[in-house]
Formats: sequence, C-alpha cells, structure tokens
Amino acid sequence: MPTALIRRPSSRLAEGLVTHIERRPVDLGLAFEQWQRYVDALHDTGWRTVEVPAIDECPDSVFIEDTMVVYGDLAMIARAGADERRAEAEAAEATVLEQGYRIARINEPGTLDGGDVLKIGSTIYVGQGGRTNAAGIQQLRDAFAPLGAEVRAVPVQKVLHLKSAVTALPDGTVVGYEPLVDDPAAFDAFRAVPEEAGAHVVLLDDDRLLMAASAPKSAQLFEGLGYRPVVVDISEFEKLEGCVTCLSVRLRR
Ligand SMILES: NC(=O)NCCC[C@H](N)C(=O)O
Repeated sequence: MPTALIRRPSSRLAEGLVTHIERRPVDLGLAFEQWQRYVDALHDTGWRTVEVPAIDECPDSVFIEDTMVVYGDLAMIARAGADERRAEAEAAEATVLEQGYRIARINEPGTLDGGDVLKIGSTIYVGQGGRTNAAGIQQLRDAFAPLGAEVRAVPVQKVLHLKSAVTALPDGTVVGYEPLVDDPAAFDAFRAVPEEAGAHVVLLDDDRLLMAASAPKSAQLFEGLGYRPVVVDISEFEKLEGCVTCLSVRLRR
C-alpha cells in the first residue's frame, strides 16, 4: 500500500505566507474540515497516511510537500527558501527516516522547496525561482544522479513553485495553465489546461487524479482523456497559494 506523509494544519494557518496573490481571510474551521476530507480521499483511494507531528508555530507547516524530495530510497531534506519555514524540516526528516528512507540534506547556501520539484520517471524538473536557488539545484543533482535521475532546471517566475505552474499526467504529459507557465517548451510534452488549478494533479494510481474543486473544466478535459478525477475542495489552502500536491508527500517505493 502506498504511503503519504501529511501534517495537521497549524492553528496559525491564517498567517501563512502569501507572495503572488492578494491576502484573503482564511476560515480555520473550514480549513481543518477540508484537510480532513483531503486525507479521507487518500484513504478512500488506497493510501496509508503517516502524520508528521504538527508544528503549531509554523503557519505554513501543513504544506508538508515542501520539506523534502523523495526519489528511490533517498529522501533529500529541503532547506526552505523562506526563512519562516526552515523549522518545518526537522520532524519531517525524523518521520521519513522511520519509514526506511536514507537521508541527505540541502545545505547552506542552497535553498530548495519540495514544491519546486516535479518528477516524471527518471527526469526530475526543478524550478529555479523565488524559493529554489542554483546551489540547491546542484545539490539535488549530486544526490540523485547516482540513482540514475536526470535533474533539469527550468525557470519559475510567475508563480510560487514549479508545481504551482505544472504537474504531469500518468503518461508523462505535463499539464499547465499557459499564462502562468514560464517556458512550456522546457517540457517534452505539454498540454494546456483551462484553469490555474487544473495544472495541479496528484497521481493516486494509474488512472485516478486528485484535483481541486476549483478546476471543473480541467477535470472534464482529463475525463475525456480517460482519467478519473477525484475532487476535493481546498479553497482555504488556495488562499495561501497551496494546492493539492503540497498537502502530502507521496512515498511510492
Ligand atoms: N508546494 C506548494 O505549493 N506549497 C505551497 C506553500 C504555500 C505557503 N503559503 C508558502 O508560501 O510557502
């Protein structure tokens, strides 16, 4: 059974960082409900979840995906591009170690957020932009090249993270909302979707895609391609530039 790491939202969630969009008030009660439904959707589709202990003093800690990049048997612990988020990594490292992964770490001066990393087979795209720098990319390449991965840097300027702009379907096609993709030609196969949140899919299995309720037209598009969207409302996390990918770390080994 595949495992996903998750982290309960902080009671200070509403103070989370906002960079590219205007701040809107977050309904904390609704956020907790939406988080629970997100976790339920994972369970309903055959995933086991493991909770990283919550860290109340970090408002953005629910966005657990940013704390690491896992490839093969190696978990590369990130060094957050935003100082406010550095403390999130420690407990996440301990939890992934308990799951049997080897550990490596991004070290100073490198910075990297897990949300900037998109894996498609043995190709690992890394967004270089606001949160991830060249030293971080170099360290990621050094760590994963021995495992057979090719790390390719791509620009990210228009959104927070690479995976805010693009993710990939099970067949490897990269999907993105074109106005927010810096360089669609950087990817071997690119398909445009009609909504910003339509660019965010979590691969639940070979044909089911976890998606946000804010992208109904994109869900229809994917249905037309033979996939089955599983839809969750994550409006309160979207107000903080979060998406379906960043609320879990999928351990697929
Ligand atoms: N991987 C992701 O898309 N993470 C979202 C992080 C949102 C959080 N408010 C941040 O600015 O770091």
